Order: sequence, then structure tokens, then C-alpha cells
Amino acid sequence: MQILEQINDPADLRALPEDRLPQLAAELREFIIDVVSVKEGHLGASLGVVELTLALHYVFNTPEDRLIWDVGHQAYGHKILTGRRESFHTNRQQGGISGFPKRDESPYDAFGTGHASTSLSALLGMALAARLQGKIARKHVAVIGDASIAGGMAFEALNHMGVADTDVLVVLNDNAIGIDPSVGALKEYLTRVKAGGAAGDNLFENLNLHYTGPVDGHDLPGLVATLRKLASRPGPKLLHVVTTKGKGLRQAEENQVVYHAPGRFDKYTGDLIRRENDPGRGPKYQDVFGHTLVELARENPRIVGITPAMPSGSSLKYLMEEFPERAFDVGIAEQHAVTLAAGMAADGAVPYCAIYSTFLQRAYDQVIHDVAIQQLPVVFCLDRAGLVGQDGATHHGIFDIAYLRCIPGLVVMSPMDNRELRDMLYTVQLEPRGPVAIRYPRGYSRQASWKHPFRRIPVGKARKLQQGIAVAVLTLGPLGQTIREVLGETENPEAFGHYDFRFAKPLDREALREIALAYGQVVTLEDGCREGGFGSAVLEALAEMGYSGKVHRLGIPDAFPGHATTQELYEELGLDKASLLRTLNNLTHE
Ligand SMILES: Cc1ncc(C[n+]2csc(CCOP(=O)(O)OP(=O)(O)O)c2C)c(N)n1
Ligand SMILES: CC(=O)[C@@H](O)[C@H](O)COP(=O)(O)O
Ligand SMILES: [Mg+2]
Repeated sequence: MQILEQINDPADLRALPEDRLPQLAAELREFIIDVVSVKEGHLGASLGVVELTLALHYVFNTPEDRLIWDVGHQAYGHKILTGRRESFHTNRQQGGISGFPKRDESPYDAFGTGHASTSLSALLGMALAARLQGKIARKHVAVIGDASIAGGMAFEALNHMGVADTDVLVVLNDNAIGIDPSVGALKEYLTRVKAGGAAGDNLFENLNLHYTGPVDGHDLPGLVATLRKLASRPGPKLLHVVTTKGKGLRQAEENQVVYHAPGRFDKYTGDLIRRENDPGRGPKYQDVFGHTLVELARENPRIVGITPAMPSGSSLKYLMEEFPERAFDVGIAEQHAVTLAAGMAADGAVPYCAIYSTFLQRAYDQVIHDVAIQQLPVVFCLDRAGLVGQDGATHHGIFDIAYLRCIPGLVVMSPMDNRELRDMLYTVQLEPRGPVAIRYPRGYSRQASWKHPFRRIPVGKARKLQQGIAVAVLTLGPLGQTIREVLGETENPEAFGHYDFRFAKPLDREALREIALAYGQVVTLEDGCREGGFGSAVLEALAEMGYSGKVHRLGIPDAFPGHATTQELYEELGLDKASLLRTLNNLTHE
């Protein structure tokens, strides 16, 4: 690391003779591999843009010139070169630096990202703001991937950029893959451009952006020369750069889906380091969803599956393998995914639309306008609901209960365990009448044996798991399992009743009336935001019933949780086993 250890910010980089850059690229790549092999994180994307990252900071005067990384999972090299080399070993760890660009972490992180396709709008916004302030020398650059540029927002921004007369440079980093292989007509168009087959009729030129490319994104001298030329050219421009995701680590190049975020691996061989298999552990929730959907689809020909660019992450890939004509990867296009589902439901299909909770936020109007108002039977399968851990604030799926339960006619449910998830997936296709959302968490479920015969779950009905005399604990979702363990350890176990509510909407008012009569205190617990969530629904209903006991709402407080393991975050928020035990014991002392 002879050169890298001397680079404390991009000014040091810019002082280097250009012929030292290839050596620096090798060191940067090795450094990323060293740290990510142990600390985990997004590997492939950052390895692919090492040369591009160096060239951009070499040519542009960052941070005065603005540089935005779309999604931001590829920005590790950027972080290391912009003053965070020494702290990079804390990447994504509790109290450490974020895995994504963050404005309050560094002046070089011009815009916070995490969700895809936002960079071009932000870039144009900055360029327009600079023009209004007379800062005409400032340059504006965004790096966006081939999958992210297909997102609707990116197209909205390109549409504006082409007529906005600002000095913006869009660097299209084309590695032909997102997390899974890129899809769609745009991907096919870019493939033709790279093969030299679409030369005379360039899409971006037709949108008034000066187009350059395709250029080799690993050729440092070539990149520097091209960027220098473009830096002095006014107006909106697009540079089409071709890179290899995972560049420099054989396995990461050969198995790009797995090495997008591979977990721990051997830094010399690249081999994955598998965690010890916990014999008491069940499958991932996403796999319970994926395999159950295949079972249901075999019996019910109306079932179809939709994913916006996450076939592996959501495990919709199992349906794609068995019924390719009934499963659709639409790319990074959550809004389209939801309205596509609405269209299918309008004409007789039963679409299971698998979207991470955090990414459904982008399609909120589609959920209301296209699905709910028309009462179309779309099944929203909200994976990664609750805290997701090290991806942090941009990715926690903690708002869905609050933002969905206010929509008329939309059923919102959350299984306590993998068997309940299976039964919910089964129940919703029996008599599909309107929209439903089933939210379930990231990671592993607990029960190793989960493939029982399907059982119908009564819609809007809670389940009593334990009768008590003083405090009723009402849970929604998998934290119900934690509470079951905690209740067995309380000082006064017979004091507590436990109800797995299953539904945030419709709320089981009959059960609530019985609870109100039987208990002097009610505790609600959810892995979602406390303001407006399940606890708020219970509080509203109890208030309407004139309940005079105390209601304690436990959930994610009114702040964005950061990045750390999910367990560490639960501890920070008082939702881990020990904290919950303390909280419940204290209630019986009151
Ligand atoms: C709105 C949204 N949907 C989905 C994702 C999940 N996601 C993160 S990276 C990624 C693929 C990005 O591919 P690309 O833009 O080509 O960048 P690359 O990883 O190839 O560098 C996806 C789908 C996201 N971050 N945001
Ligand atoms: C950058 C991004 O948005 C994805 O790569 C995300 O980190 C995937 O999350 P999971 O690991 O939960 O699939
Ligand atoms: Mg890509």
C-alpha cells in the first residue's frame, strides 16, 4: 500500500503523476478486498468502479465539483480516497461509517443515496441551484448503473436534463448486471450499442445529451483523457463506461450475483466462508415465501409473481424457474411493478408482488390510486420488513404498517413465524377480493420444520397464546416469538397475557374489547415505527372504547435507526430480549 497510504484526500491524488494511477488502482482494489472479506458489504460494484473512481477524483475538483453515486453501494473506493481509509474497517458496523454516501459523514458525499435511480434528479437540482447562485464554474457528475438508469425517476430526470441547459455529466456504468442480470429493452439497446450495432441513432443524443462511448472503464489513461475532454464541454453529457462487476477477484467476476454482497470470504482464494449451520434454525423467510408460492402456483393457475429487480433477494427466482411465463422481473421499477400487478388483477390474475418494504415506499401512489381505490386483489409480499441491520437508515422496512394501515380496504398482516407466513400466503388466494399486504423480515426464521399442510387464517382475527390477569401483550409479527421466550422468564408469568394480533388492519376489535375488560395494562410490540403503526391503531381503538387502563407502545421510536446488526439495533432501541424482560417486569411493579 505504498501509494494508497499517502492519499488522505483527493488533493493528494491529484498531486500524483498520472502514471502512478494504475498502481494506486491495484492497491485500492486490494484494500477493498481486504476489508470487505472480513467486515462484509457490497463487494462487486465497488471493485468494478475502482478505475472510474480514481479518474473522477483525479479530473474533477471534488468536493467543490459535485459527485453523486446512484444507490451508493459502489462508493467504497470513493470513501477510501476521501478521508475514510483509516475508518473503512468500521464500514457498516455499529458506530462506524455508513455503507452508503451520507451528507453528514463527509463533504465529499454530495448526496445521500441507498435507493436506486435518484442521482440524476439530485444532480440536476444541484446544477440548477448552482446556476441560480452564479456558481458557473462548478461541475456536476453522477455515476449511475445500467440497472438503475432504467428506473422511472432516472428517465424523468433525463427528460428534464435534455432541455435544462446545465453543465451535468451522467456517467453510465454499464456492467450489464444489477444484483441479478439486468433486464428489459434498455438493457438490450445498450448491448447493441456496445456491439456497435446502434451507432447512428443514439437514444441519449436524441434526448439532447451529448453521448460519448462506449469506453473501457478499466483503462485509466483512457478514462482520464475522456473525462478531461468532457469536463470542459458545456451542457448535458452522458459518458457510457463499460466495466466488469467484481473486477480483480476471479470468483466475483465469475459469480456476480453472489459476490454483489457475498458475506465473508477468503481474501486470497475468494472462497465464501459459510457460517456454521445452526441445527435449530429454519429457512430464510424469503425462501419460505419463494417455495410456498411455487406450491400455491401449482394448484392455482391464476397466480403470477412480480419482482422489481430482486429475483434472488426475494426468492421469486423459484417461481421464475418453474413457471417462467408466470413470473416477471421488471427491473428497478417499483411503481411499474405495482401498477402492472393492478392491471393483471383487473383481468383475472392473482399477482403476488414481492417488494422489499423500503422500496415499496416509492410506489405509494400506485398502491393507493391503481390498486386500493379499485379494490384489486394484489398481494403485496413485503420482504425485509422491520430492521434490516447493516444497510441502515435507507433500507430499514419500518414504515409500512403506518403508511399502509391508513389506506381504505387494504388488509395488512404480519406472521409471527414461518408457518404463519405460509398460511397467510395460502389464505389470501382462496377468495381474493381486494389488496392485502403480508410483511415479513429479513433473515432466518426459527422453525426448521415449516412445510405443514396449509391452514386458512381467519382474516382480521387475533390469536390468544396465553391468558393473563394484569398485562396484555399484543404483538404483530416475529417479535411475538421473542415475547413468548421473555414471558416464560418474567418474575410474575401469570400476570401476562399474550396475543399474536396477526392483522394491523382490520384490527380485531372483538379481541380488543375482551382485552380491555380483562387487563389493566396493555403493551403493544412491533418491528415498525411506533408513531402511526400497530400500537397506534390499538391505542386509537382502545380510546374509542373508553379504555381507562394504561397503554404502552413498543416499537421503533421517532428517529431513523442507523446501521449495525439487527441484534445491536434491538439493544439500542430496547427491543432485545433482556430489555423487554426488564420493561415487562417493571410494569408489574407499577
Ligand atoms: C429503488 C430500489 N430498488 C431496488 C434496490 C436494490 N438494488 C440495489 S443495487 C441494485 C442493482 C443496481 O444495479 P446497477 O445500477 O446496474 O449497479 P451495479 O450494482 O451494477 O453497479 C438493486 C436492484 C434499490 N437499492 N433501490
Ligand atoms: C444496495 C442495495 O440496495 C441492495 O444490495 C441491498 O443491500 C440488498 O439487501 P439484502 O441483503 O437484504 O438483499
Ligand atoms: Mg450494473
